[in-house]
Amino acid sequence: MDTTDFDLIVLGAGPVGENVADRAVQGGLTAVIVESELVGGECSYWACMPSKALLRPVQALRAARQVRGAAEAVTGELDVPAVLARRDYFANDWSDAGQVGWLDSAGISLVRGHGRISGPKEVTVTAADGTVTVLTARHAVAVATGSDAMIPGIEGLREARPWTSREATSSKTVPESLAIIGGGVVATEMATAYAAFGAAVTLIARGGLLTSMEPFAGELVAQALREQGATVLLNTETARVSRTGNGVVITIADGSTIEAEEVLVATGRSPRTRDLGLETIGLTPGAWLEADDTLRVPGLDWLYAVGDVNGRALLTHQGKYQARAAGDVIAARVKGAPVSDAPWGVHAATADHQAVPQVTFTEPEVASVGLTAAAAREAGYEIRVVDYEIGNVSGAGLRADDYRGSARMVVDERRKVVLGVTFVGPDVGDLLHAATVAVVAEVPLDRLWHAVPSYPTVTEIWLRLLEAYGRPDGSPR
Ligand SMILES: Cc1cc2nc3c(=O)[nH]c(=O)nc-3n(C[C@H](O)[C@H](O)[C@H](O)COP(=O)(O)OP(=O)(O)OC[C@H]3O[C@@H](n4cnc5c(N)ncnc54)[C@H](O)[C@@H]3O)c2cc1C
Ligand SMILES: NC(=O)c1ccc[n+]([C@@H]2O[C@H](COP(=O)([O-])OP(=O)(O)OC[C@H]3O[C@@H](n4cnc5c(N)ncnc54)[C@H](O)[C@@H]3O)[C@@H](O)[C@H]2O)c1
Repeated sequence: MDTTDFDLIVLGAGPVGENVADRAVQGGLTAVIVESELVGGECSYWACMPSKALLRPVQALRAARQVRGAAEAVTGELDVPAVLARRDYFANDWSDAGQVGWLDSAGISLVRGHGRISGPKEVTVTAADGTVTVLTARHAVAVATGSDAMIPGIEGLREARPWTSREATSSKTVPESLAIIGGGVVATEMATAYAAFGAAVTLIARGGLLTSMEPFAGELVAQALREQGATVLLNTETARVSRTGNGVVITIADGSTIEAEEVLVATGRSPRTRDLGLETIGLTPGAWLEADDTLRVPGLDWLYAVGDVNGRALLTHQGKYQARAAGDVIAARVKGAPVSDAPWGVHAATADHQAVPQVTFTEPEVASVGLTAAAAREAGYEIRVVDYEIGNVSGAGLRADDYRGSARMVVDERRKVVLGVTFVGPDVGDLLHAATVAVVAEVPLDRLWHAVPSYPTVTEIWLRLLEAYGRPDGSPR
């Protein structure tokens, strides 16, 4: 048995754990990271990277087909084996050699194995060959163990060995038919990809699609999925799932059945805290790990929870934002340096509350940041909502023939600042960061008029939204 001391122990080498360790080392601390699978985490091998690699060729082909003159040059279909091979490249063929090299160059130690907290500031790691290493943290332990697919208690579902996001993003083949349970981000993105690959897709959502976003987002995505040949069942409860000799049978609440070669369950995530030794420090295994805005677990001054595992915002970029705050604040606290934990301070993940950007890579894309109109009203804001059809912007017409898309801006009427923006349409993901800046910086609308979008780009949607809102002094638009 080896015993080793570090200033900081990080549990989990996903994008978030890597960044916590990196910032702490840059702040002068020593850090070790514990990883039970692949350095790089879910995002690199079974989530962001492979899913976006699957979707990009679909988007590129659509983009060419929507431009007369270019469309005529598209005479074939997607080359699905080539798409899968390109996906393999972006998933580094499920090898973490490159990321291990990066850890080394960043001065971060790596211990492979399953880590469990075995007491205050102590982590016991069990390697695949049974070797046990006890690590002691001089100052802090950061839990960045992420999340895994939540399998709901639908009768027979677990026994039917469903696909989760892992199989959907790493499959080497395309099933003839794919049923998808869920109506969120994973369900809609994977429906978009597999429908384009030629699978007969049936999406079964118990409510609408993308319900945490503005309602028109889910409506436009449902319409587009249907046009792409998918069957979209809304407000449909799945009662039972069973595996047969040649696939699965899904029984929905009205008793009718759907047969498919595979079923993908995409109903949200569970925190990876079940087997983490949380009971040894008075916390509940299996629960999300609560964290304050400096990512510290309330009541334990040495424990941090960063990324998916704290349930604040399950996105890589938001987890890495938290990681920068956490790594820096751990180093500051160790050195007795000032801690800037007031809202918007460098050590506070304030944006998690009201300014989380997200792009859903469906066809059309959905890009949103900040509060929806419903969320803003619920939070007590006095708001005005401005809607505009993106297709009316000259740049949109140039980008794609018959461009279809919508934008919404939610304005705080008391302060005259933007609370939230949603864009739905081809390639709108790249419009989002301007909206994020406007929301985070609380740019007054009268100043936003001076941020002139270039002609003829789709960013002129900003001008149209402002015109639709009206000049702040009430003068003619
Ligand atoms: C299909 C899909 C697509 C997605 N696409 C996007 C996207 O486009 N953009 C985006 O921003 N987000 C996306 N996400 C979300 C994103 O994947 C997560 O937010 C991100 O991976 C969280 O990073 P993390 O480091 O917190 O956790 P993870 O990436 O899950 O990493 C946690 C690491 O901890 C390790 N670990 C767990 N327990 C232990 C233990 N006890 N001991 C040692 N190691 C342990 C795991 O093996 C893993 O490597 C997607 C998610 C899914 C499922
Ligand atoms: N492009 C991106 O940024 C991206 C892509 C994929 C995933 N992600 C992240 O991964 C996370 C997980 O995605 P997800 O799609 O699994 O979750 P989600 O929270 O987006 O959607 C879950 C869906 O499952 C449904 N559902 C929940 N419980 C159910 C049950 N018992 N029976 C039937 N339906 C049920 C919900 O109604 C909802 O439609 C998201 O939080 C997202 O942030 C991000």
